[in-house]
Amino acid sequence: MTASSAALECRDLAVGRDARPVLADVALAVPRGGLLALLGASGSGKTTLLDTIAGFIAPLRGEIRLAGTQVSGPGRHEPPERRGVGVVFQHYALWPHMPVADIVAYPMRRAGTGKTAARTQAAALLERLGIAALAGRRPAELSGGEQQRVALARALARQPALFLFDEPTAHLDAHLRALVLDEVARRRVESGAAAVYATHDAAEALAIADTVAVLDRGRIAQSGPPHEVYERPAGLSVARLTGPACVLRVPTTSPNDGATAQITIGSASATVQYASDRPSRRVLVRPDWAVLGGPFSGVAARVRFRGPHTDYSLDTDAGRLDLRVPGPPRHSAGERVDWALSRAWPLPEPSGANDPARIPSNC
Ligand SMILES: Nc1ncnc2c1ncn2[C@@H]1O[C@H](COP(=O)(O)OP(=O)(O)OP(=O)(O)O)[C@@H](O)[C@H]1O
Repeated sequence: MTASSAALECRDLAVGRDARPVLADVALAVPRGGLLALLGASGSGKTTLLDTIAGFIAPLRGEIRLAGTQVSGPGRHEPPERRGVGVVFQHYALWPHMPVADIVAYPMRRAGTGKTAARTQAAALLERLGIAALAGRRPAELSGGEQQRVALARALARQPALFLFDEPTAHLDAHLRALVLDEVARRRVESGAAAVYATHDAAEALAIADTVAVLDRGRIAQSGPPHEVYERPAGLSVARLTGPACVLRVPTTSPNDGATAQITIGSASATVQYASDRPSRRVLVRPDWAVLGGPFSGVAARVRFRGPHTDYSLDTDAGRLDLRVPGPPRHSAGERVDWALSRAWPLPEPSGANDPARIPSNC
């Protein structure tokens, strides 16, 4: 990607807080119109990175370019108001004295939109975010989730080339989350704006982004299309950050052709999708990569009905395995259950642990 085609580029960024290193070697590129999800556990540095891109923190090293123009770099630090970035942070900072309709119309008025048009567009945004009835209220009269949606509406009312979202759905229930994610996607399509969307919710990141960057203790551990980081995580920590994952100990896998492998557990074996030519004694299995019925056997340790599907935890000869199966429960806890694998992914072995019995196997 050339500098001129990218809405955002970060190169070799290092950031500290209170003289403590928080981010190191951070490199990112978001094309115009692209949406990058920054996925990481609490404390991994998501807010720090967004604050740095927005200009609230100066990096110790590296550079940031917005639409090809350097805004942070050696001897250069453009202040936030000169960066033209729309931010929705966890702390909403809504103007306390203004009614909601005016808060949302304000960015459009500042950009030169007429009063009536700004009010009409603000009303439409509030409607789509399910808060039209709150137009006349002031922030102090709103719940946390309502304030969050007002802050989002205010940010979406601007037309920046880059949005930064910091967990904008943190206080919302599932229905409202879907509403907000739809609105973010719609705005992206309408305006061609790029976005960085920080979240600790793997399902949200995988659903909304074209690229997922996994931030692990201040470093980008892996970055790629959602299906790639989900199906081919670089290691166990990325696997766990990107969704539910179990690790099975197997004597060894025998890759066939870079697409499938033979997996043996106990006296049974099966051919599964593998997407690697690397043999391994430790394989990752997502709950949707295993099914009921098949050559392997285990005992149901836990059965949980979730509505559209049932989650089973099985104790097997290769370790604990979680399965997600559509429909109501077909087995109870304590029953013997046959199962099969459709896919597995090799994980690197923990260094120094050559004895297969010492290789951890768990979910
Ligand atoms: N204002 C601050 N002063 C000093 N250290 C800070 C400050 N804010 C955050 N930190 C530290 O920086 C590190 C990264 O924090 P940050 O808030 O960026 O993580 P995060 O991934 O956004 O977490 P969360 O998901 O909990 O919001 C943490 O170790 C945190 O304790």
